[in-house]
Amino acid sequence: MRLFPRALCSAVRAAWRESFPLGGRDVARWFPGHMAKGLKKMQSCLKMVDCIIEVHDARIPLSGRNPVFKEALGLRPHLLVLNKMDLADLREQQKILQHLEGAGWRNVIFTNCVKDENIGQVIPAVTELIRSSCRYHRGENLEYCVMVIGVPNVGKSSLINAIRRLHLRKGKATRVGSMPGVTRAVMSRIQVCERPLVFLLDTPGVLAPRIESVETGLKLALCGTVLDHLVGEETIADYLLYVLNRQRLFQYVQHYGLGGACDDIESVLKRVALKLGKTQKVKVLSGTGNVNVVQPNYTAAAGDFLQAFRRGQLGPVMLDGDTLVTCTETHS
Ligand SMILES: Nc1nc2c(ncn2[C@@H]2O[C@H](COP(=O)(O)OP(=O)(O)OP(=O)(O)O)[C@@H](O)[C@H]2O)c(=O)[nH]1
Repeated sequence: MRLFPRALCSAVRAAWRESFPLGGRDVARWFPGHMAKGLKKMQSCLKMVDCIIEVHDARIPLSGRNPVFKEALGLRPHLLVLNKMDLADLREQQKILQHLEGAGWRNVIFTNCVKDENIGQVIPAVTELIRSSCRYHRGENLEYCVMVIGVPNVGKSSLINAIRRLHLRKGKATRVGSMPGVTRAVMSRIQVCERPLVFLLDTPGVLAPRIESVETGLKLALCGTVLDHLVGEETIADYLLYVLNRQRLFQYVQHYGLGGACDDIESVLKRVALKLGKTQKVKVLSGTGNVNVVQPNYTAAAGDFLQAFRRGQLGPVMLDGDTLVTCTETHS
């Protein structure tokens, strides 16, 4: 009896990269700092806000959040929603929560806005936070206003729509899109609940002015918080391949019918491109003049690889696994 399908045999034998080459990459160029305006607008709305929901991607629960949020908006009670839990490997959920608690985050909820998982926990948590806070000058006001913030594309608008769907049985109130930067303005208040009367404010995604490291930049890019072409589809795909192989997550082999796992991105993308028919004609100079040669379209193949990951077709992944190990070592 064979213990592993043939596709995985080579994977088990192979040696995978233990680190990803990070040098020479200019992370500042990937994340254009044009989001300060959005943050200013949010600050100006603070006086009408009782509580803040910060939404982040559950695949990067410990990294990539915008520290400026805490400085600029930290006056109000905070709830951290780790969304896209369907795409995250949450076997170490307790460790994640412990780590967040150590950093001062006691109110954390994991959600899935596509399948409406745990959405029902959000309003009770927010209500509790508001009721136990001083509410500044809003103590007499019976309606609660909550601002929803986060880096781009983490599911802020989806969360608002899901809460509204659950409590009011109403359809979409705010636009959702697979590309970062769909929400551009701090919007008018959206009612999401009748009792208590709760309004949510959708806001544009705001990235940190300085990303803490190149690797954090790559994780944010992999989760789709910045337009792929700014980092380069092939660079992000290479980082994805490194993560999948390092964590022995070989579902991509089966997904693309590759016949074997491999740690060389060029070779993987070539096979993906040929499988999907993503090829292009390129003019090449030969002894007899220019000739058309059919070549794999690496960028298109990389784009497909990234979309498959973001749709969850390559399996759930935890991108902060190394940070969790380091934290556990430090705390013990
Ligand atoms: N798998 C999965 N996808 C989700 C979930 N929530 C949102 N999405 C998808 O993530 C993408 C971004 O969702 P949005 O709600 O537009 O995110 P946003 O944070 O408002 O985005 P910006 O306007 O760019 O700041 C969309 O393609 C959503 O369908 C989730 O829980 N699971």
